[in-house]
Amino acid sequence: MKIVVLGAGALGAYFGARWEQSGQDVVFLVRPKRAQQLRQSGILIHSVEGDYAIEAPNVIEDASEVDTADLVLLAVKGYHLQDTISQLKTLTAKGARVLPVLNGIEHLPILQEQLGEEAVLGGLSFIIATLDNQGDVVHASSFHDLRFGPLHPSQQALCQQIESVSRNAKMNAKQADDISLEMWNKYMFITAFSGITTATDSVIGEVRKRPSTFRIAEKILEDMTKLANANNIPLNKQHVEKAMDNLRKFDEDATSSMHQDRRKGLRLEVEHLHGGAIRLAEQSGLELPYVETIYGILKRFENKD
Ligand SMILES: NC(=O)C1=CN([C@@H]2O[C@H](COP(=O)(O)OP(=O)(O)OC[C@H]3O[C@@H](n4cnc5c(N)ncnc54)[C@H](OP(=O)(O)O)[C@@H]3O)[C@@H](O)[C@H]2O)C=CC1
Ligand SMILES: CC(C)(CO)C(=O)C(=O)O
Repeated sequence: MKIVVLGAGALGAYFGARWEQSGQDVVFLVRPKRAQQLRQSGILIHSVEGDYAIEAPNVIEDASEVDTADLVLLAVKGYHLQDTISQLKTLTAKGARVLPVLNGIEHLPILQEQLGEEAVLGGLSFIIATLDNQGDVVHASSFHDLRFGPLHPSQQALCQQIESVSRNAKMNAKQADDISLEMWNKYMFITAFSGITTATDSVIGEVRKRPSTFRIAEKILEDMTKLANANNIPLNKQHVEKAMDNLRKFDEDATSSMHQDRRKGLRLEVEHLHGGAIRLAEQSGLELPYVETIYGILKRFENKD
């Protein structure tokens, strides 16, 4: 399978390298600075599931450099989405379909409008990964899950193909029974998890120590359930309880990628995640008091400029 990874940050480099390791034809479409770094040092994954290095990755800086592609793994932050559209248009014109693994939901209607509904699959990932100072991937948890599924009937065969080629790759890649529900479930979870850890600058163990702080996470989950229901997604109390259970089970020092970004002084995805939820709520005439509060706090640390 010919796979273009657009954005070779933590997620893109990780999943791209795992596919390459298992024999897939993987091209990394990156910006000039990252291209120089990857050409000089290659891609290096430090992982609890086994390290892996690609000494000379196939790196390109423009989509016109590939003839065809089956799949684009879109792994940029929400605030860089608009900059990827013209590259994506070039790739989809060559027959590729796009699997976005961004957290959140707002990117889906944007991609569908720009690329057409047939071109955009549903997707998400559960992994704790980050780039170190050298630009190497540090994958610190045992999970490395990729979920995907059709948002248009024409995508079914491709989803089966992705599952089948990923079987030999070091990752847990599976088709979702209902990708929209799974994406919303993750959106609900990440809005609470990233919100509470980043706003309090605390790992989850610290959050759990103070019931009044931990309670805010539950309130955000409840807000997000209301938003999902207004968008015809049947998230319910059981989903909230399961999410709370996961937050209780996380290792003491586990934290969100947004919190890791805050610690590094990097830009936060707050507009895409929490801002996106508020914009969606406005469309349905809903208020999300806990999401709005955490959004207001997170904006202080957004590092937009
Ligand atoms: N990290 C994690 O553990 C998890 C992250 N996610 C989600 O996955 C998404 C990606 O996150 P993550 O991998 O951590 O982010 P990173 O910041 O590590 O990587 C994003 C990459 O996108 C690149 N990029 C931005 N714009 C372009 C462009 N126009 N063309 C090519 N490359 C571009 C950046 O490159 P450059 O170096 O040029 O800036 C950067 O390397 C986010 O939505 C995040 O919320 C989901 C689950 C877990
Ligand atoms: C919750 C987690 C770690 C799961 O992948 C995540 O998506 C993030 O922190 O961005």
